Amino acid sequence: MIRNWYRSAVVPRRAIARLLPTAGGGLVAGLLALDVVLGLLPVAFVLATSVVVGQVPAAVDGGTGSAAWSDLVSTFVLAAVLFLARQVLAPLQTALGVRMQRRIDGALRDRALSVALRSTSIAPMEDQATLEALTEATREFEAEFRSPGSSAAGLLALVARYVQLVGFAAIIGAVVSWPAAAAVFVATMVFRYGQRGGLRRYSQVWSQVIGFRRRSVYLREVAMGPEAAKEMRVFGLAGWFTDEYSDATKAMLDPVAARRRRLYLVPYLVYTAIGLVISAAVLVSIARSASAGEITLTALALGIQSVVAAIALGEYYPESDVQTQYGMQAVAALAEFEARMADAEARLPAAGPGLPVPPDAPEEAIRFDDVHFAYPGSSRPVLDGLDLELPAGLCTAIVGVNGAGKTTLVKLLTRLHEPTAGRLTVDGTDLADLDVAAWRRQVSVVFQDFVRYELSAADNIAVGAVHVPREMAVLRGAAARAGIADAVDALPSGFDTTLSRAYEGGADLSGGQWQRIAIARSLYALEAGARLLVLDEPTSALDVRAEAAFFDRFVELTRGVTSVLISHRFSSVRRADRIVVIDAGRVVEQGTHDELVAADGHYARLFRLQAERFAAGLDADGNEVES
Ligand SMILES: Nc1ncnc2c1ncn2[C@@H]1O[C@H](COP(=O)(O)OP(=O)(O)OP(=O)(O)O)[C@@H](O)[C@H]1O
Repeated sequence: MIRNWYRSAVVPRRAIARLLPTAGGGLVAGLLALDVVLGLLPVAFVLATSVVVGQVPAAVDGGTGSAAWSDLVSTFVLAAVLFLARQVLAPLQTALGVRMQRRIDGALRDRALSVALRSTSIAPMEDQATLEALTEATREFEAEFRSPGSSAAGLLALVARYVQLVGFAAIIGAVVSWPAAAAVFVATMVFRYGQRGGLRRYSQVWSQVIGFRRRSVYLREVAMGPEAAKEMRVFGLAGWFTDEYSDATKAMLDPVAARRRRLYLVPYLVYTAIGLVISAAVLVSIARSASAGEITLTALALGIQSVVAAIALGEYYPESDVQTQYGMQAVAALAEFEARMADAEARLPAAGPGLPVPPDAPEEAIRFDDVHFAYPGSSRPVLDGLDLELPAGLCTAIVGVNGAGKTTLVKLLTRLHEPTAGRLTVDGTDLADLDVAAWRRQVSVVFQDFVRYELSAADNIAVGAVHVPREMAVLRGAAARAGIADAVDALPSGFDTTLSRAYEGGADLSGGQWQRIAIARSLYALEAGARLLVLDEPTSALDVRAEAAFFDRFVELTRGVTSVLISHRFSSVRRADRIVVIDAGRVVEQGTHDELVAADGHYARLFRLQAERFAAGLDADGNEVES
């Protein structure tokens, strides 16, 4: 139990304390000093008011104008000043706390971003547990009230509370007895344990229902978001989603509500009873001493006020408790995210500075030598002894059924994943030895799920090569060759139009137009010096005529460039210099279109099937085509 408490209460607080230097030494020292003063002021106020009470009989006896009267007035003024000072300094504590929170959260946000982007591989970002830890950490960054920065400020604010407690205990020790002081201190801490410990246990319940919470949030966002808006209406999903959402939300909240009573109410009653018994016993002993005439009026006032004020410190601290609890969880989630990322990186081959990439590579060929690959966390081989040559300057088409491993091959070629066994070479040099960033500049890719950035049309094309200064003429040329320049010019602000309706003056494009933007992006990268072009289903959203027109110019667009074309459309694949058929992670056939048709194998069968569909007036996807 003690170990559990140490792990859930002490270790996370140490992690928060380690964040403090991020806020800057001056700010931490200033806030710490302020917290000490704020802790001492209420103690001094109790001292001053108790002295006032003790001075009243003499002042009443002496009457106005007497020395005793003016002493009373002076002490009263002092008490008022102490009270006012506290009122003035408390907002300053809040303001400095907010500043501390901003600095720490800003630094942690930057840290999370740099860790997320540091890995050259995408393996960690495909790992569910890693993504969960990141979501958990960043959610609290957004909810500023419970962020790591606010937990650090909250932790420091505890100094004020505990200085007060020690101050009141010291007064009780001095005027009543040290055992009484110790008893009140313990009673307060017991109260506090009931309050704060309940919050800790309650927050742990939330982490146990995280699965339902994720589902509830997902269902709400899908139902209300723009992406599923069409299907929600056309499929009539509103009722179904509403029921699923309320079921998931109930499954999340019911156990929380049930545990809440047990975690808060029962301990609260028990600890309150213990605290009340101890404080009542101390108050009774003070009253006895007073009635026996053993202590002065001032000491009586001091004793009673200090006991009551100390016990009140067992309550919930709004400036600290929720912040520290949830901020600690965010800090722990961030630490877990970093550890998982470091772990994933450690599993990658040692990344040195890497060999430079010759500007014209590949000049001879890129080869896959007996490459095996399974996704992290899975033992199923996706590539299973793949031997493949991509000759320089030629277009190699890759075909295969869904799930054959074509996109996976592109991920290895761009080093988003590393082979589990075997190797890739570029003109004989192991790809793993080349500098990753330099190699990626050499490659231009249109992914099947390319990104539609909510940026201007010009930005959407220029992201293909941000390492070169932007030249609008070159960018326009790439757009024109991809057949999208006229459509972009027709937008409200031409190339400066933001490609999203979520922005004022923004516009959206059709699926085919977006695909042309992605093609323009890759052609722009070629202009910037890339020598390998990879197109993964680049024309799936183009109509048949547009696709034919694109491939008619493809050879001219990619002259001298090594290209890889993945497509299910045999009409486009047949123009490639070489065609490779992949099945179950291996090359099963390769050659030119004519050679493969003559061989009458897998390719020939699929080609004939599609050709028959075309003859019947259907395209590769079974849609009707114009003849
Ligand atoms: N991130 C991933 N984690 C685990 N398995 C994956 C991941 N991505 C793909 N796979 C699996 O790897 C296999 C090959 O997928 P890949 O995307 O390479 O196929 P593909 O040939 O490109 O298919 P398609 O023609 O449908 O695009 C599939 O069985 C898929 O389920």
